Amino acid sequence: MFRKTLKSIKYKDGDLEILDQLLLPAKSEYKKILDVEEGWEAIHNMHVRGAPAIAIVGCLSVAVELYRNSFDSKEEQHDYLTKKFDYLVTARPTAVNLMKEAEILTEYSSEMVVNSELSTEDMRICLIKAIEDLLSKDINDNKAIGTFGADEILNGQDSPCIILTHCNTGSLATADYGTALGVIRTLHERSLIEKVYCTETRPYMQGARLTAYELVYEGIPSTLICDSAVAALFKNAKVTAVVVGADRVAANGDTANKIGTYQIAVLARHHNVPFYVCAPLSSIDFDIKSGLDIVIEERPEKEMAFIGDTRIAAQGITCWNPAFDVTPGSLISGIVTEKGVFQPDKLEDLLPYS
Ligand SMILES: CSC[C@@H](O)[C@@H](O)C(=O)COP(=O)(O)O
Repeated sequence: MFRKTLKSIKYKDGDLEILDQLLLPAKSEYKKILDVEEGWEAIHNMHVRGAPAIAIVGCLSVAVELYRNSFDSKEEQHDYLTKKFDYLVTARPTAVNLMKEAEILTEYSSEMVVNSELSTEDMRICLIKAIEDLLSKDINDNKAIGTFGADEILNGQDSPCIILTHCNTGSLATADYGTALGVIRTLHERSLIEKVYCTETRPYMQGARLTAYELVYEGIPSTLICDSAVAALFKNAKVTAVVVGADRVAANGDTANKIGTYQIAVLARHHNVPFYVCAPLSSIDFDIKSGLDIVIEERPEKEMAFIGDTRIAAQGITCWNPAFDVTPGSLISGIVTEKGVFQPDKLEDLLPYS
């Protein structure tokens, strides 16, 4: 039976299942992830997507293996972990969250190797626990983003808001609650959403398939628009703010997010609508100076030229299908994180937390 759910990740004691987002909204089916290879495949082929969910599922696929493996030494366990993460981070190149969590966990592992008070088995248990903790941390971070973002948009007022969002940044893209959609959820909890507009988000349709599904599920007043209707929307409706997520934020605030984000930011600036990026600290990459250095994933032509099995593009045409674009920091009104709202050119204030 088709039971609706927004739970993207189910995990308990080494058993991992993900809601297969390729099937939504028609079917709500979970897919078991039995090892790191299956985790890589689920991320690469977008059964699970959204930067935080990618990171959590990647890491949990390592926990699944750690659960059933034992190691002869701490060094062996550390090498194993390093190899698994080196492989996992190749699944999709743009979102930085998985790379950052991999770095943190590998660092933690190398500290345990030299800690003589810990046995090989202690190290295995600590690693599993650190990975499992990512689930609750993500939810707490998202709730903080929701509060900071809602307060920023309301700016001390309590007038109902009209919000535009792009792609999917909700429960399905995270452990639960969401980043930009978390801000929308918080505003809705305060009964301050007049309307949410969500874009279809061609070509993968995260907006039409996933965000629309979440908004309807939650009973949030909402309307779907074509990606090409954004300028007309700004002209016709008094949009309070745009909220979007991020796959990677460079040190200068330039932000890679779903293709189409940049043009929305340009239009928002033209129409004087505040444009917010909502993302956890794990999306900020201080090693990258500007958006010019962000690798943009290009997806297969098939995802653009076909809807399901039906070809919609003329036979013989070539397709350019970048999954993300980069919005310059200068077009962003604020970056909403779990530590507060920061100006794109003041991200260094976040360095002590990262
Ligand atoms: C909280 S999700 C933030 C971003 O990952 C999201 O906006 C996005 O661009 C998702 O892209 P996707 O290609 O669906 O993984």
